[in-house]
Amino acid sequence: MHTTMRLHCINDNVPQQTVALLRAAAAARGIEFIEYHAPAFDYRPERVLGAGELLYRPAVSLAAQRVEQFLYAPGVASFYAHDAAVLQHCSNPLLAFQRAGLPVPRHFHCHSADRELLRDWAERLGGFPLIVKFAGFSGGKGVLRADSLPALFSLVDFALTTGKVPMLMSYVDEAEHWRVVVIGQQAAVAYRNPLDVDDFRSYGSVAADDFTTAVDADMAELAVDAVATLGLEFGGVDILRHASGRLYLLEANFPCYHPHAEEHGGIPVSGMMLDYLCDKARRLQGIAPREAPAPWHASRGPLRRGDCGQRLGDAPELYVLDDFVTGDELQQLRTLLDDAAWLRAQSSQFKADFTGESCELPVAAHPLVGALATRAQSLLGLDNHMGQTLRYRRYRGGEHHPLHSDDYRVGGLRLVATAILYLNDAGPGGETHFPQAQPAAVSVTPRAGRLACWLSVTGEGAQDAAALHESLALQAGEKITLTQFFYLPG
Ligand SMILES: O=C(O)CCC(=O)C(=O)O
Ligand SMILES: [Fe+2]
Repeated sequence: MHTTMRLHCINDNVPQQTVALLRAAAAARGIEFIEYHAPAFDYRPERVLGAGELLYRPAVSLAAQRVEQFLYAPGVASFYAHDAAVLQHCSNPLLAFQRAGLPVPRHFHCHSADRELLRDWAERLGGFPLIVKFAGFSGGKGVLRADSLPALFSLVDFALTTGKVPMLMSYVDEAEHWRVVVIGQQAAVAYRNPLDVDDFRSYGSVAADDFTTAVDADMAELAVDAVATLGLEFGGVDILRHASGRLYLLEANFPCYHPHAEEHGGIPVSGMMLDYLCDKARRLQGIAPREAPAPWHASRGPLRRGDCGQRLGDAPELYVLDDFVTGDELQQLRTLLDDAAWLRAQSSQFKADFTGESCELPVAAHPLVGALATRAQSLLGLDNHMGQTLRYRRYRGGEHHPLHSDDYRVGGLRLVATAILYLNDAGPGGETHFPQAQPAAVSVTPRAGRLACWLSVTGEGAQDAAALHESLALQAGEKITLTQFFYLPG
C-alpha cells in the first residue's frame, strides 16, 4: 500500500521562502504538495483529511489555525503530539514551562499600573533593567527594556491605555541568545544570535559558523522538553545561556520561521521536517518504517553509467559536456546574472572575497534557473535533497578557489556530486583543475554553456582524493558559474 504521500500546507501570508523550501523538499521526496489559502477556504466537510495525510501549518493567523483544526483527523501526521493538541492553544506558555519544571526567567503579567504593585514587582524581578514584553510580535519587535521606575510607569501606563497587557520579566544580563529548532524529539539545529550594536536584543545570525547540528546536550534537552510541554513536535525555541552556564527558556514558537537555518546555515530543515512527518504517517498507519534509502552509488543513473558527456581520465568520475544550455538560454542567464540588483534581491547570502563574489540563488528565483537545476538532475540521474539553490559565482582578475574536496556532510545528507555550468569563455587562467586526477592531472577550461560534473565520493563511500579541485587564478576578465551541489542521504 505505497501510494504517494501528500503534504497539506496551510498558507496565509507566509514568507514566500517558507513555502518554496517546503515545496522543493516535497518534490525531492516525491511528495505531492497541496497548498491552502486559509482566508478563502470553503470548509466543505469532504475536505477533512484521511489517515496517512501529512499536515503542516506554516501560517500563524487565526484563519489558518481554524483551517488546520478543520482538516485534522486522527491518523493525520502533523507536528501535534496527540489528537487533542491541535485544538488547544496555550495562552501562557511561560507558566506551562514553569509548572513543567523548566527554567524560565521570573515574570509577571501586568494588568495594573498601580505604583505600589509595580514597585513590588520590580523588586521581585531582581531590580532594573527589566524586560517589558508584548505578545504577538516577532523579530524582537515586542520586546522593550525599562531601566528605571519612571520608564516602567510611563511605559505601562501607555500600554494599558492602548489596550495592550505587557509581561514584565527579569533581565538576564551577560547571556548568549540561542535559537534551537526542534523536530520530533531531536534538536535539529541551533544557532547563536548576536546582539545588535547598542541594543539588548539579538538578531538571527547570518554567519554560517554560528549554526550547528551538534547542539549542546543540556540545551537540546531543554528545547525538546519545551516543545513537548506544549503538545508539539516542532518548534523554534529561544534560550538564553547565562555566563554561569545556566539556561533560561524564553519561548517555543510554533510554527517557526525555519528557512533561516536553511538559507544561512545550509541545514536542510524542510527536508528533515518532511522526513519526520513521513515516518510518523507510516507509524500511525502501522506501515514498516522507511527502508534506508539505497546508497547513492547504487544509482543506475547516467553518471554511474558513464553517460554524462565526455569522460576525462580514470579518476575521479569526471565528465564535460558542451552546449548544456542553448545560446538563447545563455543570453537570458547572463542578463539575469549581470543584473546585480536582481541578484541581491534573490539571495541574502551575498559574499565577496578572494574566491570572487557568490551567493545561493534559489531555484525559484526564475523559471530558467529551476529548469537548469532539473535538467542537471536528469542528466546525472541523481536526486538532490538540498536542491533549493544553485551557487552563483563570479571571479574577477586575480581571484581563485583553493584546493578542496566538495565532500561535505550536513543534517544526515552528504554532498556526493557537483555540476558546474560555465556561463562565459573565461581566461586566461580560471581553469577548474584536478591536480590528483588519474592517470594525469586534468584542467577544465571554462567555456560558455559547458557543464563539468564529477563525483567527490567513491563507490565505497570514501572521499575520492582524485576529485580534489581548485579554480586556478583568473588572470583577467571574469569567470561566471552556476553550480549545483548534489546532496543525498548518507
Ligand atoms: O570555480 C570553479 O572552477 C570551482 C568552484 C568550486 O570548486 C566550488 O565552488 O566548490
Ligand atoms: Fe568545489
